[in-house]
Amino acid sequence: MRNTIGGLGEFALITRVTSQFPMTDDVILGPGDDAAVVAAPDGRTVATTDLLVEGRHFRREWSTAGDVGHRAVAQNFADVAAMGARPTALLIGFAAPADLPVSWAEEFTAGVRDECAVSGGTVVGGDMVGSDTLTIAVTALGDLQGRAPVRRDGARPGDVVAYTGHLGLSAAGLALLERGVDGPAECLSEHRRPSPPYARGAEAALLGATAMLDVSDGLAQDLGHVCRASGVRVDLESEALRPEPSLLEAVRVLGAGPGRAERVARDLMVAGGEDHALAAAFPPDTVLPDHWHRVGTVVEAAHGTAGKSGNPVTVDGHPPGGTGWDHFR
Ligand SMILES: Nc1ncnc2c1ncn2[C@@H]1O[C@H](COP(=O)(O)OP(=O)(O)O)[C@@H](O)[C@H]1O
Ligand SMILES: Cc1ncc(C[n+]2csc(CCOP(=O)(O)OP(=O)(O)O)c2C)c(N)n1
Ligand SMILES: [Mg+2]
Ligand SMILES: [Mg+2]
Ligand SMILES: [Mg+2]
Repeated sequence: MRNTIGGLGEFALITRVTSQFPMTDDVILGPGDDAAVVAAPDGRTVATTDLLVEGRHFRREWSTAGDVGHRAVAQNFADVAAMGARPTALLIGFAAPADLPVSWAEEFTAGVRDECAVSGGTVVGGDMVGSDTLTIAVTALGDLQGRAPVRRDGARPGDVVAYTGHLGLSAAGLALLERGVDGPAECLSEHRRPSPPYARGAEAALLGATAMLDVSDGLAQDLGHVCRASGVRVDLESEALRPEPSLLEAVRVLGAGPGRAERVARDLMVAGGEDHALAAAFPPDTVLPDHWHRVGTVVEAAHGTAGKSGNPVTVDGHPPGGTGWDHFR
């Protein structure tokens, strides 16, 4: 009882959690009142929310509390970055069983704090609720710094499609954990603590990106949202999809034979989510820094196909080798 959050009580837990977060220049009033006050220098705030549900998004036997804290921040500030904005503030809804160890809540909080040190932003509020299922609901805010948001509907035929960050490593890490086999640390770590390239969201905006999103459900599926919003198709080039060495190693550990490792790894790059890479379309003459990997081209939607079912994203003109994540299928 003593070392559980039930033993500690709601308000003592709130005090322990909220005392961990620094006031930043963006925070005019932090946790402790009915609402926080966050500065919005250009008058426009990016707002987004994502849930993490135990059993669905993480398992306590596969991820530490610190991992889940890092991930809660990464998953949400990646969406802020994908708008071309700078992360400013988080609100964290924490629904947990009373027998959750206090140490879990504290390590989770430390994970949140440490990822905020990487992404920017801090926690300005939240909520605590008793629940049979451990669930973390995060709302994230960001500052566009006077720029227009990079939306999903601006991609134009001829644009270059590029990504920055990792692709496929998280999915490979998850597959290793599901099989109970050891594998490359990079893949396991990317699943437990994804590392979105936060600052490259604003960079893409400054480079003139016409559309952007973070890859949570799989590159092809997520680019499908850009296609439908923009009324275009995207063709990815398999030659340009270069798997990282750790991804190739993971698919070998998972049993892909010598001739197949490249193709299996590419399929994970196209269909695996949760690395929270940023994928964007840029005008054709854009000079991209090396960390933006060109992987395809925006092409005109075939007449009458816009809005119809079927993925508007192809690889070398063919349907992708795997589908992405759908919570209800
Ligand atoms: N329950 C909901 N109510 C209102 N809007 C929602 C709901 N679920 C999702 N959305 C909106 O639909 C869009 C797509 O959601 P999602 O696929 O989860 O995006 P992402 O992968 O970037 O988190 C987002 O703009 C999101 O805010
Ligand atoms: C225990 C466990 N099983 C399966 C997965 C794989 N998984 C869960 S949700 C998801 C997609 C991304 O999560 P979502 O809630 O759709 O985030 P969003 O797209 O809204 O950012 C994936 C690949 C996982 N992370 N953990
Ligand atoms: Mg979402
Ligand atoms: Mg997103
Ligand atoms: Mg999703």
